[in-house]
Parts: sequence; C-alpha cells; structure tokens
Amino acid sequence: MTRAPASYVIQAEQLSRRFGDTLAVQELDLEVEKGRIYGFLGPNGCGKTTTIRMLTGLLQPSAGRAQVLGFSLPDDAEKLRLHIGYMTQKFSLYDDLTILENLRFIASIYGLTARTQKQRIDELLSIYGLQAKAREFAGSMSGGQRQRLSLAAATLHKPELLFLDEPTSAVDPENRREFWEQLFDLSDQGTSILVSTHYMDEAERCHKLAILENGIKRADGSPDQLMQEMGSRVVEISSADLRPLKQSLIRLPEVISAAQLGARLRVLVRDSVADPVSFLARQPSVKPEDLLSQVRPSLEDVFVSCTGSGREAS
Ligand SMILES: Nc1ncnc2c1ncn2[C@@H]1O[C@H](COP(=O)(O)OP(=O)(O)OP(=O)(O)O)[C@@H](O)[C@H]1O
Repeated sequence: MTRAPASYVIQAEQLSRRFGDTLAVQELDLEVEKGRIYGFLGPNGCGKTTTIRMLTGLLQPSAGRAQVLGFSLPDDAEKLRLHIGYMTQKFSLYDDLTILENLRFIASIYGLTARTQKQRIDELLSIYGLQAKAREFAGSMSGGQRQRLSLAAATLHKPELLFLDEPTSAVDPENRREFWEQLFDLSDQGTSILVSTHYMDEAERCHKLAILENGIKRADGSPDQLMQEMGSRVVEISSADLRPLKQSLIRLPEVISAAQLGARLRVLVRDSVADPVSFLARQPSVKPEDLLSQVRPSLEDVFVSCTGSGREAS
C-alpha cells in the first residue's frame, strides 16, 4: 500500500482480527478524512473496540493493513503513539491520585517539560471545568467529571488524532451534550476524531460514520447520504390495533421492519416498491380508516435497513 495522502488520517485495507473461532473484525476497509469526526455505530460486540485497538497499534491484526497519520501499522505502532490520544471505554486513571496528580502522571509519560506540563494542565483544568476539584481524589468524581478528566488526559499532548471508545455510555444526557460540544471544539481546532457509539443521536452528529454488525462494515458515508441511499422508504401508519398489524406486515417480503412508536407503526418498505403508501394501503390488515404517510428516514431506519435487525416479529 502507498503512503496515505495527507487528506486522510486513517486508511485501512482488509483489516481483520480473529480471537479463536470469533471473527471480531472482518476485512474492514476504512478512510477517515483529516479534521473530521468519524463515527463507528453498532451494538455491543460488533467489533468497535477491536478495530480501535488495531488502529491505535495496540493490537496486531490477523490480516490486512492500515496507515494511521502516515504510519504503517502494525510495523510503526510505537512511532504512532505520541501522535494519537485514546480514551478507552473504562475509566483508566488512578482513583487514589488527585485529578492534578493524574494529569501530571500522564504528562510525564508523554515526556512534556515541566513548564509545558504546568501550562497545559492549567489550560485543560479550565477548559473542562475541573479547577475547583483539582486536588480531590479522582475516585470521588461524578461520571461527568470522570469523563471530562479522561478527555483532558487523552488530549494533554495535543494529539492530531483522537480515538474515543463509547465515551458517553456512563453519563447523563446533559453531560453527553456538553461532551459533544467539546468534541466539536477540538474538531474546529483541527483534531481528527474517531468515536464509537451505540447511540443513534451521537452517530448523527458525526461528519461520516460506518455501521458495523458482527465485525462487518454494513454501510458508510455521511448521515444524510446514508439516509438517502438506504434502499428503503419509511411509512408511518396510525391505526387502532397496531400489534396484529405489525405481525402481519412484518411477514411481507417487501417489508424490512415494523416498529411501534406510541400510537404509530413505523414501517420500512424496500425501495423496489414504487409507491409504498399505496402498497401498504392495499394489504388486507390495513383498514380503510387507518392513516398512512411517507416520512423522512432517520439514522435508526438506516441502521435497521442495513443490519436487518428489525425483522423479529416481537
Ligand atoms: N481479547 C479477546 N478475546 C476473545 N474474544 C474477544 C476479545 N476481544 C474481543 N473479543 C470478541 O470480539 C467480538 C468484538 O468485540 P469488541 O469488544 O470489539 O466489540 P464492541 O463493538 O467494542 O463491543 P463492546 O462495546 O461490548 O466492547 C466480541 O464477540 C468479543 O467477545
């Protein structure tokens, strides 16, 4: 593989990883542009962490190659280390050190000089609202504070590329919103970010994303592009009796999924059906008084369309 052009911070080719009989990541091709926020969307166990660990150089791929910031992996993993930041799923700082001590410790690992260390730590404590807590033990912090400290630690050395593995799974919606504001600030300053999530609303905030299932990339592109190209259309039906309606529609080969949303049924119909509203209205289980309308797709619809996770007739 040739050296990655500067416009891409990650280029992976046929990257795979096997653990015994489990194929955690299968032949993944990936391109992440510089300065962008790129999302990995998928359920637990789909291979997000394994991919991130390979792209950070911490885990050897079973097959395939990647170039990250122009370094070839797995060979140049050690050289890559100082150029990236990695916020792991679990809080990986020391509970029995203070916030300040944690940051000083990380700064020393990155080899920052005493002067740069102090400057940078003061700056980060201020950006992430941790000054008042600086001398308290990390173990006494709230979920939101821990998350902000983890982000401060991961960005101490001003990495060009930041890997975040499900960074918001342990915090409330307000902290999640604030956290994303901070990610956009970093992105505006030129940091490229790869973030994994299983939240649709977070994936929708990314410039581009890949949808992963069972270690396989099912789709990738910008959220808008994925919604336009998802291969199905969305119809909502308001009806008095949604449960039996759902059971009957889900059996049709033209229907990808049917999900109840309050008093409406959201039905994904394959785009081989020219007029999905008339098609559904013709079904015997749909009553003349039911209201049908075609609506704009969401990222969740894209996810269901390309992973086939909506066919269970629950
Ligand atoms: N060290 C390991 N040894 C054996 N199997 C592993 C190992 N690491 C991951 N796996 C398996 O590989 C698959 C992908 O796991 P991975 O952690 O990458 O998924 P994930 O999408 O990050 O999910 P989660 O959010 O739960 O970590 C799973 O089936 C997992 O059990």
